[in-house]
Amino acid sequence: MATCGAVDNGIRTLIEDAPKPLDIVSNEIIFSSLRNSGKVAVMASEEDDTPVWISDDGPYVVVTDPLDGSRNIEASIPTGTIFGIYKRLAELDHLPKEEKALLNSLQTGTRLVAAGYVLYSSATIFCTSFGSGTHAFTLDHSTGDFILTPKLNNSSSRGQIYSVNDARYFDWPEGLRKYIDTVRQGKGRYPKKYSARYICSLVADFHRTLLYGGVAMNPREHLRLVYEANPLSFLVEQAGGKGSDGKNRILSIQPVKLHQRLPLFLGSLEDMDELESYGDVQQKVNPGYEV
Ligand SMILES: O=P(O)(O)OC[C@H]1O[C@](O)(COP(=O)(O)O)[C@@H](O)[C@@H]1O
Repeated sequence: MATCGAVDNGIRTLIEDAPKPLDIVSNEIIFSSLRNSGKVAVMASEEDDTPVWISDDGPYVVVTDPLDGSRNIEASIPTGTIFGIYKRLAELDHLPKEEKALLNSLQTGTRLVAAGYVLYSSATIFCTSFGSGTHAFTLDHSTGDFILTPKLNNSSSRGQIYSVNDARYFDWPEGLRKYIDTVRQGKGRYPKKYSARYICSLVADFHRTLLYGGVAMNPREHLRLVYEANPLSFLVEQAGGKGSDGKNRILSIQPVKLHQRLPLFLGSLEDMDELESYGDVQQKVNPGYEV
């Protein structure tokens, strides 16, 4: 928005107000809906340094990445919102707010009661699980309803797609290079050549993996355990697939800090088993890439 700025030598200048970044706006919208719901004790977000205590009576804890893939917005590439829901740990109620907010947010993924994401793309898709299967719903803009999308996935078997930022190939460990070289030549357990897809927007890459199978990965310590890896691992497991850091089941990892990062591999069961059989797939070199 343009506003009138200072008057300098009689000439009024126009100053462009910097618009608020969309991830901050998303964070504020989510926070205010959760606060108004009366159901939430704590919200922990990628956008906040520490979790926010909302209400002593709220039965639930919400962890969220309000707008993932925000670096893609100007190019109109899909983005998404990720969330996970835990029960408030009543045994921590006596602790000071800051402390109980943090400890409630650092629950292991095995304690999730629900998780989901919303994908903002050619369609708006809401995908969720309450612990018995993963289901997707598509927004019908004419009514505002989310309609159950009949066929979601076949994550329990195998796909023919790998999804990774392979500009990092020379920073990968031997095992990961071997795995990718093998499947792209069709020399793996599945005797067909794999194809590559990488949007660089986690929700979009994950959604395609749920639909078509295969593996979506970020082998360096970049994505966050609490509000990215855990909710998506819960969803992929509920769809019959697997989420791992290359060695361990994501949902079993005890978070030690809110913004903890780790390598992330998500996909169909058979693809994930094959990938993990290469052992050495976590990228240890992480120089901090510019783009
Ligand atoms: O740069 P890389 O390693 O390809 O990482 C891309 C990933 O980072 C993300 O952009 C999230 O990172 P930010 O939280 O820094 O935006 C994901 O959407 C995407 O999958």
